[in-house]
Amino acid sequence: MLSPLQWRRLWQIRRVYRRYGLAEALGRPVRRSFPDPVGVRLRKALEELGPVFVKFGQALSTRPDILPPELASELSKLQDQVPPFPGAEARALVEAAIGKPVGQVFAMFDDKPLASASIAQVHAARLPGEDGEAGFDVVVKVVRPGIEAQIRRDVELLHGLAQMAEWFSPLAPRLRPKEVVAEYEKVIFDELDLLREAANASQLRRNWLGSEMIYHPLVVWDLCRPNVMVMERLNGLPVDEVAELRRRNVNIQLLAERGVEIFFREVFFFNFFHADMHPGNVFVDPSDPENPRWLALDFGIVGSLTPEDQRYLAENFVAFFDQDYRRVAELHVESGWVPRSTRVDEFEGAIRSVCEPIFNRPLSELSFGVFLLRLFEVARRFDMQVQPQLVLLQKTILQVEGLGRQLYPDLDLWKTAKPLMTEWMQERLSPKRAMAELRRHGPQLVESLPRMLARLGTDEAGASVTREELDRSLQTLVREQRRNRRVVIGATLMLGALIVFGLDGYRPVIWNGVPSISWLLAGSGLALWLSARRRGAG
Ligand SMILES: Nc1ncnc2c1ncn2[C@@H]1O[C@H](COP(=O)(O)OP(=O)(O)OP(=O)(O)O)[C@@H](O)[C@H]1O
Repeated sequence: MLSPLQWRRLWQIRRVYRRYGLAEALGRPVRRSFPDPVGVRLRKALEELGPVFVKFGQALSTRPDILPPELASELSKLQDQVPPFPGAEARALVEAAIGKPVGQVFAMFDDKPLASASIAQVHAARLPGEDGEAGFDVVVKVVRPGIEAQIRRDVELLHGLAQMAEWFSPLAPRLRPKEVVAEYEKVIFDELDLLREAANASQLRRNWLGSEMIYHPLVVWDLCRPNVMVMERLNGLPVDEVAELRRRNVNIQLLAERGVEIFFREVFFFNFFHADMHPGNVFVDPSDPENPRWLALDFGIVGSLTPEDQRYLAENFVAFFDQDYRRVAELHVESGWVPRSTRVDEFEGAIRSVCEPIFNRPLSELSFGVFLLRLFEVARRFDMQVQPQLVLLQKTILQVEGLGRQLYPDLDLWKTAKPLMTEWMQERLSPKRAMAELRRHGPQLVESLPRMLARLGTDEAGASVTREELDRSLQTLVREQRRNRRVVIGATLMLGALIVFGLDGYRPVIWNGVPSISWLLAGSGLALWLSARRRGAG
């Protein structure tokens, strides 16, 4: 049952919907013509409807699996312009949250906000120093008063609108409005919880502590509450002030390369990545210009991948740079990103037609982000399941590339990323690691033995990696990977032999005139294992 406030809001939404002819965005006819294209109208309408709708539009703009590219690119221009709320109100909220007067906790609290966004506002403050020491500069992030109720109200309406779109829009099967709103609801409520953000900040800080490449603020946990976060204040230059960075002789190329390295390390080594890398959220510490350091802010959105997704992604990048589209297609099927029944040759052809134009550019313009974007567009046609974690990653790669190239247009991403991928794959696929995995997942491996054997059977023996100028070393990687697969399968067979021995008791090699199954397993396992070792040594 809608409250009078919600009825009023619904009425307002209806007016905006008609004024901007938004039926067209849902694939329905509109009676009059409009001067602006539908994307522009949708953007303007969302801006008019306020922060929840703006954030919804921003979230949609990162969903190439749902929206056509023209609409997505228009929505990515959405800006949340909201006036700041009074400093006195921020103080009152902080006092209510921490249960003490601001003057008792802080040596200084600036009523004039440093920044104000749709969900929270940021104030500068200082914690008192001990025994005459200088204080510690912090920022206090405070969630906007009343925003939670407003979000709740608007999200409920969004659910209602999604239901209507489901009933009436011919595009509903593709847009999946109910699913999209449910996902958005989770994201926006997560952003309201500053304890979550503080925990993300602490984790990232711990991961990178002592690094010369990036610094994260210290969280003042004692003063953090669900609606208040207090952390070290960082001083640096906004990353988009390239002219100023140059004036201070900052090594811009190194800075850009470090940005890419940080991102790849977060995704593949820490499996915990900052997923909101827009220029407002990263500063640069120029104090040592030859050794510039990134300063990270705003930890509301982070991402991580399953180990399987990590591996498939790494292999996808390698296959992409090798222009091995068949492998890219196979990887999608193997990983379950597209249905198992997908015709690999058709999928391969579709991938080739979107990837070739990307390669038709100078090396310095090759883009991982565009590659993934195009890939998801193709995969969508082949019924790819929505993978929110991959979509988040793809969006972040685009941001990282954008930042990197804004700083240093000749940035060669693959040059920076390749050694990292090599390091990661070698580490992950090393026999030592394979054995550790085997010890941990022995029983599951026995279960998946038939699938692994089937895969081994379909391997193209001796397939080699081309595109020499880009990457000779990838050949070694691919061989390495196959070799390790042999190690794992060999070990699994031997483990299987042990299990059969255990269940069946000892049997001679030939028993009742036929070779015994346990000796067959043990023998073939040992042979595979030894052949892998010989290849490794060779
Ligand atoms: N630790 C900090 N040190 C210095 N300035 C900070 C710090 N944290 C935030 N700021 C300032 O406040 C601004 C907004 O912070 P933040 O991005 O965390 O807020 P937000 O409400 O999540 O904004 P948005 O969602 O629009 O990015 C930053 O762009 C920066 O200028």
